[in-house]
Amino acid sequence: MNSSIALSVEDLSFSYGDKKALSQVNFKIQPGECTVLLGPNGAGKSTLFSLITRLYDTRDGRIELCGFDIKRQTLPALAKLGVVFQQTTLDMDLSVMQNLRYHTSLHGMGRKQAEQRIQQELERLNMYDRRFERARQLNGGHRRRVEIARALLHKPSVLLLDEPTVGLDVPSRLAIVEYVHQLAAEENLAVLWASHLIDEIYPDDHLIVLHKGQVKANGTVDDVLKITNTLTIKDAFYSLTQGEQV
Ligand SMILES: Nc1ncnc2c1ncn2[C@@H]1O[C@H](COP(=O)(O)OP(=O)(O)OP(=O)(O)O)[C@@H](O)[C@H]1O
Repeated sequence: MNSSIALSVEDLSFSYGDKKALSQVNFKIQPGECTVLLGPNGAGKSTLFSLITRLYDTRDGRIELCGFDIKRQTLPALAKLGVVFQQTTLDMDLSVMQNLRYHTSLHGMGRKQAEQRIQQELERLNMYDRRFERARQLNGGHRRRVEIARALLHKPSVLLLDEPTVGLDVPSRLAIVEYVHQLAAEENLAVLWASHLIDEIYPDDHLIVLHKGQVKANGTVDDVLKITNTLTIKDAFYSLTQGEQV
């Protein structure tokens, strides 16, 4: 077990019947690092997230969260994980506070600790004043902020975000991208961010290019530009995928 590795994926493969969705996927992510999983529709990003979150069972390969095998040590492993899914999972009829309390209860937090954590996370996102509003009253960007706050309440070490900015306007999108990068640096959080949007990648990010279920590149943005002998991520992606556009 290597405690400096927040998430380790080893030789992971997955098929839906005859359809191969992931093939021999290997990568590791570190605390304090923002890793962008870049791939077009159908690359296998959601399948990978479903395996990491245990929605699907891992049959081929191995996944560890902070050294805990998600198959054999599921509870301690999942306690290290915060997730923001692609589709919103807030209950629209409940208030922000009620949505968050539900999550703290699931994690077995006492009332006092729960209230403190909710306040801390909502304040950081400038959402504490809106805690009694129903989720339905919030715009898409503010709902996403609540979902990010919720994913962090139990202080996970790894945060997974599955295309969290889809459908948001540009200012909301940029604010969320900035906030998550800041979180990784300030909280020493390991972030895995699935995206097909190149402008969400920062120069210091770690980049994993996933295409048709295979990892085509894995390294810093500079590494990926060097191995493809290109100047932009768009061109690097084009070269790694034999002509596909991201
Ligand atoms: N339930 C399923 N049954 C059969 N094939 C599936 C199923 N879910 C996904 N696939 C296929 O597996 C491959 C990977 O899909 P996946 O949804 O993981 O990709 P993705 O990168 O997340 O794409 P998107 O951004 O569109 O969600 C695709 O070819 C897809 O058609």
